[in-house]
Amino acid sequence: MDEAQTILAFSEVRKSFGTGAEALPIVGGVTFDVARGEFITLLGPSGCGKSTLLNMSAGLMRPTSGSVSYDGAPVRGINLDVGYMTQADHLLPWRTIAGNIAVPLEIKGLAKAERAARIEQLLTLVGLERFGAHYPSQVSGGMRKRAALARLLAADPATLLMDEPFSALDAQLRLTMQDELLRLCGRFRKTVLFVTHDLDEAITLADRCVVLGTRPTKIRAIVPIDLPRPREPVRLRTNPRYQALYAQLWDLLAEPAAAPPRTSDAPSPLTMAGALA
Ligand SMILES: Nc1ncnc2c1ncn2[C@@H]1O[C@H](COP(=O)(O)OP(=O)(O)OP(=O)(O)O)[C@@H](O)[C@H]1O
Repeated sequence: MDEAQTILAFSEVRKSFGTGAEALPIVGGVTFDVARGEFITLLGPSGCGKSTLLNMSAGLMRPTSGSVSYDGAPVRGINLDVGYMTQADHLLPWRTIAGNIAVPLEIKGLAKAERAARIEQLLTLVGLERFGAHYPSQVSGGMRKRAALARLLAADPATLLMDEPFSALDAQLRLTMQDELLRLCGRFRKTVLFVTHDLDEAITLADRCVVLGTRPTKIRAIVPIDLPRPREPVRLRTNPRYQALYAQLWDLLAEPAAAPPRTSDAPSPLTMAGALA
């Protein structure tokens, strides 16, 4: 990939947790580049280190060896150029939903009227227009996720790190949110690194899908999603190319690890694929 095009680069990234004999290698040498404006989905079995890769991109942890670079410089300390939507919503419990969405707008110094208009827009976008005055403890888990997404969009970062952002949503809302995210990325050319366990979501959204193996995690394949844009999440599913990509990703996930763990209770490839459902 053209270096000028690269915004985020993983180079031989390894990450272990613990020290000495207790060290548990999680990421076992991952190398790939993300281009500006590219949408990458990360697929892999539970516990293979997908969130760990996002954490390193956000600067919340450093690789044990290798490097993670953003915009040409190694990520050291918190990466302020990315917006991170973690699995937990991290909403401020003492602020209403609207008050939470307001935080990045206040930091940016938007005037009150402008802020109110933007909050209204974002609440509508995520289907929470009637819940702005509620506190996080008064709404469902799915609604809190949507509020966290609205807050992320309010911050308007160039790069979005998203860790299963839609997993708590019902099927219809999930498709709506996918549609909105596609629209938004098309319009503002966001770079996105998006973790999902859902093959449909991984294909629908991505320019390329990075498939990870069991830990210590390496890349099994990087699959270009050569489907035309703009995409409509529902209609896409009847496209024969979409179905071929689905089968390809399924087979990659079900592939046995190159060096299977020696313990007799190691999960079978089928169990691992099942863990993704
Ligand atoms: N700060 C940490 N300290 C110790 N172990 C950690 C830490 N962060 C992650 N791990 C371990 O690393 C492994 C990978 O975690 P990670 O959350 O990155 O996986 P994942 O692929 O995102 O999983 P899932 O798909 O289930 O969300 C897990 O076994 C986890 O317990």
